[in-house]
Amino acid sequence: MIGFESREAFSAALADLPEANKVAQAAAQLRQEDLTKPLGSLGRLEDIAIFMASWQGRERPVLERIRAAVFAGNHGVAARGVSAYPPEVTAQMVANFAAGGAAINALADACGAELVIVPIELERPTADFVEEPAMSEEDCLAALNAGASVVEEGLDLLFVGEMGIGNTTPAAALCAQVCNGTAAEWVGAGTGLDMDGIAHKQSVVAQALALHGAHCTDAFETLRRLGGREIAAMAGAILAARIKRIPVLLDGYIVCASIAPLVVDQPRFAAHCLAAHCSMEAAHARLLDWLGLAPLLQLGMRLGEGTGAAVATQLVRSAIAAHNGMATFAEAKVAGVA
Ligand SMILES: O=C(O)c1ccc[n+]([C@@H]2O[C@H](COP(=O)([O-])O)[C@@H](O)[C@H]2O)c1
Ligand SMILES: Cc1cc2nc[nH]c2cc1C
Repeated sequence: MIGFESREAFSAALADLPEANKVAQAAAQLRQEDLTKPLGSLGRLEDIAIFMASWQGRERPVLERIRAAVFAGNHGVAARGVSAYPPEVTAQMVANFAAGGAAINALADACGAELVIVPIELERPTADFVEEPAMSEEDCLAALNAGASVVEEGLDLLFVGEMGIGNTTPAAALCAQVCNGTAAEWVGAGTGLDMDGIAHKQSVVAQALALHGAHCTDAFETLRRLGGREIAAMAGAILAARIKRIPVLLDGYIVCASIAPLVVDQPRFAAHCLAAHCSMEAAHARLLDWLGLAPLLQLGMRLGEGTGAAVATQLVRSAIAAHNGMATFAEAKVAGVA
């Protein structure tokens, strides 16, 4: 199992990322060109199949072991009234996940994913990042490792999700810090703030940036100061997946924000990721643009929990079914391009 012993070990892992299997990628590309359809006619389904082949290292990818990992954390900054819901909802929703009653329970089941719920120290919210770093070095490392620990050998696909009242505030701070721009450009309604609530949230993010901005010198320090436990855990899980060459489907705004500091340090960090959807959180589209990722879906969702990724998993399944199941021109005795 992958673990990071120290912040230096995390940075070293980030600096030494494996790449996709070029041979499997080329073989999958050739197979797509040989299947009984006009060249390119399955559009992005073709790209998805080739992407899966390249990271799984086989011409014909499989989708038998899918893991959905949902991380939960609480945020000191939530006490400043930056969410439409109270902080106790985080633990209450974790109980709902355990009882099987949340959207992700139904959607993980529908897409064939095995769901793992990882609450991280809910009774101990992070520090209020307007006043001090959100986490100590030890807490940030523990959260990164809680994420890495869900990434077992042999997974065909991983997606992560989150539950954390207030977490669109640290997500916006992370984006403003690493992708540039003002707090106003990265702050949105989250669970449903009104205009006054959004203005207040912008000023909270601006204060955090003024305090921490100059100290955010690398991915670890940025996550530690401006992130949160579930956010660091998602970054740790997505890095561990990269180390094992497991493809990842990204979910909403908070999931994408969790890897932004890693992308700044390593511009190819998100190469093993597909963007499942573009959520309704206003800045998610801007963040996907910055990441250079085109979302597979746009369904007006803004729930989190990994729900958008669970829905997009059905597309990955369709892409692989066509790629593996179709006949070639030669097999079907169909004439190719004239
Ligand atoms: O995934 C998204 O894009 C998304 C957008 C808005 C809100 N959420 C969810 O709502 C919570 C954060 O919203 P807030 O207003 O409490 O910061 C958190 O539990 C997220 O899972 C998620
Ligand atoms: C009820 C509820 C469920 C959620 N799931 C993810 N974020 C959430 C926020 C709320 C408020």
